[in-house]
Amino acid sequence: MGNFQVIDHPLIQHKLTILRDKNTGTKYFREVVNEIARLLAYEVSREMPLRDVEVETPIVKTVQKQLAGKKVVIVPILRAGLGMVDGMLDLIPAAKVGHVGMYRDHDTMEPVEYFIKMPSDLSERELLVVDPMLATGGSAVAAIDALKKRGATNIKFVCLVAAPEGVKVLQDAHPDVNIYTASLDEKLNEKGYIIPGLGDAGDRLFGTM
Ligand SMILES: O=P(O)(O)OC[C@H]1O[C@H](OP(=O)(O)OP(=O)(O)O)[C@H](O)[C@@H]1O
Ligand SMILES: O=c1cc[nH]c(=O)[nH]1
Ligand SMILES: [Mg+2]
Repeated sequence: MGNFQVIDHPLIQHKLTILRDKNTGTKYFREVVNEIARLLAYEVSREMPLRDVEVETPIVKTVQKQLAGKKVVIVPILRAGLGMVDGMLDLIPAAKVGHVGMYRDHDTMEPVEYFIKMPSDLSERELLVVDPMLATGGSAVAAIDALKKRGATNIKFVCLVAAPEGVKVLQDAHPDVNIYTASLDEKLNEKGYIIPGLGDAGDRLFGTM
């Protein structure tokens, strides 16, 4: 079973409360989503492998560390995942960005894929799939299905708010995928929204309420 980790650093908890507040407007919401994404990127990259390299300081030659892992691809699930990309790129600037367009049908709650564009050689890359919300888990599972079909084998899923129902669905479907979230909330309501949650992340990011 993949690892499930709640990254509840005090700065992250503080910022998440700002996002939950219904009075937080679009501009500030967008900024804070990116700030949290940056903090999550720091934690998610903690296990990245290193290799020894020789470097010459102004004083001596020395052997020090350099990142050695697979090339990273940040994969936002559109639309809301886009809100996390810049924050992630702040810490992993050499990452490529692939896009998966997916919306949840309002009546059935089933995910509908409408766009996919990924860099080549997915089998040789580490993918960080990002989406602020893991609710029923349908969108995350469908996105990861699509990525595995294209050869991806090394995938982490990073979100801001997860419902227990979605965590279970994602773990059952993709036990090899590590899941990182800033918060594990209580449950879903009858419309599939996370309680307490922060509402519709895409609408709040892009002002489409
Ligand atoms: O776990 P699930 O039940 O599938 O729900 C989560 C999905 O719902 C939201 O996207 P939405 O469908 O609202 O699309 P949007 O990002 O374009 O607003 C969210 O950003 C996730 O992708
Ligand atoms: O609470 C939720 C559930 C799904 N998608 C969202 O944006 N918010
Ligand atoms: Mg939405």
